[in-house]
Amino acid sequence: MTAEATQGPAGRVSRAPGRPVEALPAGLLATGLAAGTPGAMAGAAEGGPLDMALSGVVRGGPSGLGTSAARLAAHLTGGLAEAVPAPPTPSATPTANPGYVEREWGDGTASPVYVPVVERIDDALADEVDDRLVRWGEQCGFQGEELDQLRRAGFGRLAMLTHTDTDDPEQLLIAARLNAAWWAADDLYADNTDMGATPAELPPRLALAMAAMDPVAPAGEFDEPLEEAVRAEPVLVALRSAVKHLERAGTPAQVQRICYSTFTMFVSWNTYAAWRYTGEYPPAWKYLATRQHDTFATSMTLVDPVGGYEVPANLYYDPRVRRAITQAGTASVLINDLLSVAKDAADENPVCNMVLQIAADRNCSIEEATEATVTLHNKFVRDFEELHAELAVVPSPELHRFLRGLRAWMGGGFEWHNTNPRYRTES
Ligand SMILES: CC(C)=CCC/C(C)=C(\C)COP(=O)(O)OP(=O)(O)O
Repeated sequence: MTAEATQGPAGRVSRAPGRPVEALPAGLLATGLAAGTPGAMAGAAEGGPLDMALSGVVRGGPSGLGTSAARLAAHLTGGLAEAVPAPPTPSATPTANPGYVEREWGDGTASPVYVPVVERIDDALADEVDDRLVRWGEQCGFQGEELDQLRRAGFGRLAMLTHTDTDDPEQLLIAARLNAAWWAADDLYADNTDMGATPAELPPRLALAMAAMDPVAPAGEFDEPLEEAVRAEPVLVALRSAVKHLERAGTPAQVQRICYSTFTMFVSWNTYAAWRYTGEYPPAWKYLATRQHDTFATSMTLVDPVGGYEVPANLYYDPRVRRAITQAGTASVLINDLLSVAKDAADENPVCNMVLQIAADRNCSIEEATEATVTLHNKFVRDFEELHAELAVVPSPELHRFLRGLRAWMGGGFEWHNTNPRYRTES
């Protein structure tokens, strides 16, 4: 495969995978500290050159984030400005930044969403990951209709569309497994009443989910009942197994980052459960604040381990990087809300959704609330785009690769939602 962008069959761009770190300063590349090399990890951990470059960045001061390494800015900005050209199709309108397009979505009646371009569509790769995912699902104890649903959901396809800097099915399977396990917990425990989800049972179920993902300290006679409970529940087996597989590819810091992002997401799920239990649904602002820890930022925690590199923890958690992650994750989850209005409203205990909350707040139509949600989504994407450009001055190849990864995730996440039968409504 070449590294060229090519026009895909549906008028979309399909991009050859395995794209290296194109925005890297040549000096850092020459040190062998390029993302994904063992040296990159060791250098960061042991106070090597990359760590020295980053230390001013993360600790503030005159070389703090946003002011450091100005001499690199032009180089990095140039690198980051490179983007996949937007295909001029009826449903994708090119915009000033070629990395982004306005795209029609759903039945095409609402205003378009502003999203990053789709960087790769490779159906054979998606099928390969989905085949492996279904075999894994069977090993976790899912059966029959549940396995069919796992196959139809296409989490392997999600991984192919969103993690575009690797074409290794095993790496993509890391993301597919975790997303499948999260979604299984979301559907079976949190959201879908007809699949057994009940608000009152959710918090204790999630407590066990946390114990399955993050091993409790050995406690003698208390261990066996916990193990039995985990073994009896395919969702818990899946969560545990997905983390175990992740451990083989990610560093301990990445694994804990992913676990804790999951656990904050669970706090949001518990909050929705309380609202559904009391029937007192929140205003849109409160829903949005709660949704902040229940977004695709959780899925995006996987961008660097799946890509085979690591954004150092102090850079990952720098407030501006964190804001970029929040913007990308929230934009992507608003796409989910836009496309799941009908599904969420149909449950006998309606599921919280930005469109539904805005419609209730303003006593307006779903169409008007949809427009407001599209506007908000587009603001998050534009804010991300701006911040991505500002962060170009930071001399970290891992950060630049990661920000490109977030952008790719948004583009692929939109494509997945917009083409997935799960979100299709018959009208
Ligand atoms: C389950 C998962 C990958 C978590 C991150 C994003 C997220 C919180 C969801 C997709 C779940 O939101 P929601 O329940 O609204 O999703 P569905 O509409 O049920 O797909």
